[in-house]
Amino acid sequence: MGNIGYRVINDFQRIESNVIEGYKGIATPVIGDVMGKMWVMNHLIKSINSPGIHVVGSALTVRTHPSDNLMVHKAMDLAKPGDIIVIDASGDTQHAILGEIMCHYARSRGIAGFVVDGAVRDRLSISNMGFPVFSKGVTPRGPYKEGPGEVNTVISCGNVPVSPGDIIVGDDDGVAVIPKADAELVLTKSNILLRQEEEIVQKIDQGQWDRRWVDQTLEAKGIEIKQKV
Ligand SMILES: O=C([O-])CC(=O)C(=O)O
Ligand SMILES: [Mg+2]
Repeated sequence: MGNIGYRVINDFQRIESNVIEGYKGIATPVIGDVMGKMWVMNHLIKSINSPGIHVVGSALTVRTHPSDNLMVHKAMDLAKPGDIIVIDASGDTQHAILGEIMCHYARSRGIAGFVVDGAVRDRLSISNMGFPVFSKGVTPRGPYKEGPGEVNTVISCGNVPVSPGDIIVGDDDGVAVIPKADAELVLTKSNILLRQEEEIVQKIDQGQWDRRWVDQTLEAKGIEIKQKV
């Protein structure tokens, strides 16, 4: 391993593909709710694509200097199909860390998407490609390619720690991070919550949603309700 600030780790342990497949179709709010509403990125990191995007993959992490994408290029060459490259650019949006050319190359390598705590550019072309990109902002100002930066070390992205191999799920609502040690349990809990939410919607449609819990909660808090103003 090189010097701190320039470390590159070539590979990491990925979660079994059946677990990753299991998250396909599960929306980020459900996943976030079963993790105590804690492991979702800041709302500023959002899809630059047209509505309807949903992507799941293993995090390949990059920490860049906020103006530089050399290590993102290195990461693209190390990635395996299905990886999502998650980039900590310190939340700075003065320089785009990637654009359409990099998305074309990433797609050619089977990379599933990018998440950037920073800015990107070429928004329309990327959106037209349908390649999943989540970022804090968009700017025409380009990046340098000199370093420093690190690949596959623990990073912070959207105020959430991300380790190489964690599962990333991104959709129209934002990005959730599932720590790899919890991936199977969170999937099981997500499927249970998903079914419960579907049942609630069915009950609403049938006019049968039991609303007693609202008044029970207010009563338990000792809140008095007046009959009229
Ligand atoms: O110039 C860059 O490094 C980023 C960019 O716009 C592209 O990938 O198209
Ligand atoms: Mg470009």
